[in-house]
Amino acid sequence: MPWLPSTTATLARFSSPTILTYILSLAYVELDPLVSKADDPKMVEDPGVLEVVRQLHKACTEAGFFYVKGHGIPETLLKEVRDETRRFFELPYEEKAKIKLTPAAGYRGYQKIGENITKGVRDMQEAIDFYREVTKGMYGDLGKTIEGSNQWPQNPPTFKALMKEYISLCTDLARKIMRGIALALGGAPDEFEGQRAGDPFWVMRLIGYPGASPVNGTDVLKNDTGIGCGAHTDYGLLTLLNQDDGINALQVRNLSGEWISAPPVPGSFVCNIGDMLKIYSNGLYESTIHRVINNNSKYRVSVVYFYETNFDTAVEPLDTHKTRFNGNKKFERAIYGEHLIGKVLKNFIDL
Ligand SMILES: N=C(N)NCCCC[C@H](N)C(=O)O
Ligand SMILES: O=C(O)CCC(=O)C(=O)O
Ligand SMILES: [Fe+2]
Repeated sequence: MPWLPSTTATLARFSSPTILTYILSLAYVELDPLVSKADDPKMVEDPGVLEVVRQLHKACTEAGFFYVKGHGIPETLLKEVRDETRRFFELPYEEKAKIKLTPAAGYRGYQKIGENITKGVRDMQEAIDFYREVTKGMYGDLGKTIEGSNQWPQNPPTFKALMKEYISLCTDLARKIMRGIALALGGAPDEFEGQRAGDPFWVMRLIGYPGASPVNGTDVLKNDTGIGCGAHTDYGLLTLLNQDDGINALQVRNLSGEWISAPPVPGSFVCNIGDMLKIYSNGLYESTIHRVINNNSKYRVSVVYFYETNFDTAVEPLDTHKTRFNGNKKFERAIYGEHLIGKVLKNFIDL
């Protein structure tokens, strides 16, 4: 197909979801009917909602990764959040180190390049982690590791207010998508509310990936593995990824084991399934492996919001999915908080 465009700039000119899906190889879901009806008691009778649910189900079974548009969060805000993140990372190290991540700070805060590891290998990224607040004793021993309040930078001065607004919009959007996914799994819309995820834990990770040719002689170059983020799955229910325009760096492993690109599409989120949703669906939905390689010369920013279950919830397959289609019994069981803490404790070096 010689006419197929390859740059994101060209992609952005297409408004038709059908054309986009075709080009991107990952599904593209127009969420508007679900987002506007997600709290309507009659949502299950709405043909528009049911069409979104059908598409979500297809995307979740086929790839575990998909794009969403029509999600209600303005493109200008998505961009502003990335720009604000970039402004923070452009600050001198001493300034960024004021909110340095330490175990004493509940693993919240700034990590310099090379401090984050995936499967023992350094990731070529700097980042800030924010978690839902966990007050002392809130989850007993289970929550101790990440107890505390977030470390908000003073600089840029608008940072905290902007990010809090963004977190609140993402939380609401993810809740609505999960109502659609609940229906897609044959459950009631509120399947992921109450004891399961009615008090959802969340994580926000702001990430900066240096370009492929950093200035000669820096530590960045010496330690460079070329991998911005090693292959991994996400831990919770659903991830909303807001990635920089114009840089193709995210890769997703498809069912055949090939790495396929998930290029940025302006105004959209890339969504993917986490380990807890894989368990709830008894493996029908996969928490798909992905990684980041920034071969571009430009510095890349991504803002990742993770929507999770209640922190102390025991996750196991939904009643409707206890038996897999091949007749096997239960898949797995996990306490979300244990799963998260297990990961957090392995994610950093030299702290
Ligand atoms: N909550 C999530 N998914 N955080 C990002 C995970 C990035 C990979 C991580 N170093 C690991 O090894 O899991
Ligand atoms: O930066 C990205 O595009 C993805 C980052 C990611 O997968 C993660 O932090 O879990
Ligand atoms: Fe991820």
